[in-house]
Amino acid sequence: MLSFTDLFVTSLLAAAGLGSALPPRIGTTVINQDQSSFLNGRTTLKQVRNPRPHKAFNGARATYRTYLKHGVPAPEYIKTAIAHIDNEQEEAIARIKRDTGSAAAVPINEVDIAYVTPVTVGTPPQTLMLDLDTGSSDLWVFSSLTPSSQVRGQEIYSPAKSSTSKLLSGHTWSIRYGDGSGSRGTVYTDNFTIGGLEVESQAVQTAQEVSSSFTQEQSLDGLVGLGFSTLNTVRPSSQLTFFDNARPKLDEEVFTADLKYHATGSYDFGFIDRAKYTGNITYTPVQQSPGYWTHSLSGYAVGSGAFQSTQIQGISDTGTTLLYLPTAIVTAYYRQVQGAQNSQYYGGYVFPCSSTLPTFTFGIEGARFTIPASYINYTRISPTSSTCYGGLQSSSGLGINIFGDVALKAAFVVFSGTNPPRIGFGTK
Ligand SMILES: Cc1noc(C)c1CN(C)Cc1cc2n(n1)CCN(c1cc(N)ncn1)C2
Repeated sequence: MLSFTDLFVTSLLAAAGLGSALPPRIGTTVINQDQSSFLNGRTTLKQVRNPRPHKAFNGARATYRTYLKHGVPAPEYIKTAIAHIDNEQEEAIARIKRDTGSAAAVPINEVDIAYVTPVTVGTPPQTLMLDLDTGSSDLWVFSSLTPSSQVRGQEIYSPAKSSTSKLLSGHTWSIRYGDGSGSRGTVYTDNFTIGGLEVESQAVQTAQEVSSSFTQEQSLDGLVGLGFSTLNTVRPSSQLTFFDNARPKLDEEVFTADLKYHATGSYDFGFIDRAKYTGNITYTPVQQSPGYWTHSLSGYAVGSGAFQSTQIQGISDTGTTLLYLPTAIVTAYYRQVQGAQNSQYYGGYVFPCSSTLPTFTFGIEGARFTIPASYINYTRISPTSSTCYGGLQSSSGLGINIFGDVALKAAFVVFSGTNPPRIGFGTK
């Protein structure tokens, strides 16, 4: 039984959060409020993390306190050192980046010819569906300046309806893509958002002319170039891509592509979503000149055949539909396909739609990514044809190997804007 004095002292100490200084009764276990315990005259104190948010440790301040504690005047340099460390800690906190974005990548037709992503331009926001394209670096849109004869169902951007649009006076652009399609026009700057990530005064290239293949593509309102800004065609001064403009405020200087076969995938900016891949990301260096995401594959395998280790340099290009590799590799692949032929008439490798296709595996450093046969059985020549067109074609006419959507949708791809840049592939 505790005496009045015992109780008084204990309650004072407990109120001070100091637990009880009283010797424990032998044989009883006393648990006080900080989960410490006393048993048989022995004390066990449970250490808990300080729940209060606190600034990083400032060593100079600790030294200053030691001087004070021992009654010795602290030298001036200690006092200035405290301020130096405090400032650097404040700046570090300010530098902690916090912006990210995430948006859908929607196939525009039943054979995944391209993927479009909802974006908003201007104030109030105008929503367009744009093709995020790592193989080019112009952000251009169908607009109120596009002749109506060239607009067929596309959403347009009207700078006149945006209170934040500004004409980039005297600037023009003109782009031609690998398939001969193209567009040209003038330039505005305006607020531009993808998946909640906003860039103020993004260069938005307004089309004054588009080629017929774009007019015919009613689900595609333009492109967002995610190549390196060196490829941008705006003159007299080239403009930065959305990613280059967003980078300074991104948590991580990356964007990722999770394209899917006949389904909606996603693009993320500023973070790598662990839920979108298994295992680890395998990175390989990127050579950023002349402005593509240029890197090498470490080799390939056809079906269950042996992996052929050979460096294959090319570009990872989300704006290109198919996979284009050296003729020798493509020939080796279609040699395994009953009835396959390289048709001049159809402009590439075709085969009977009923043929069984092997998978195709490509290497990134030591990692292996397998493209299912279904991705390579790309499409019928026509809805009633029994002849099918391959998703793997020869790059010989292109002068460059292109790892397009047929390959990229078989992996989770990290485009890393770090210095030096690199590209990563993860299994999904
Ligand atoms: C072709 C094609 N590709 O996607 C779509 C949509 C089409 C259909 N076509 C009717 C219209 C068209 C043509 C192109 N696009 N859209 C998208 C950009 N293009 C690229 C990008 C790039 N990085 N490399 C090569 N071309 C060419």
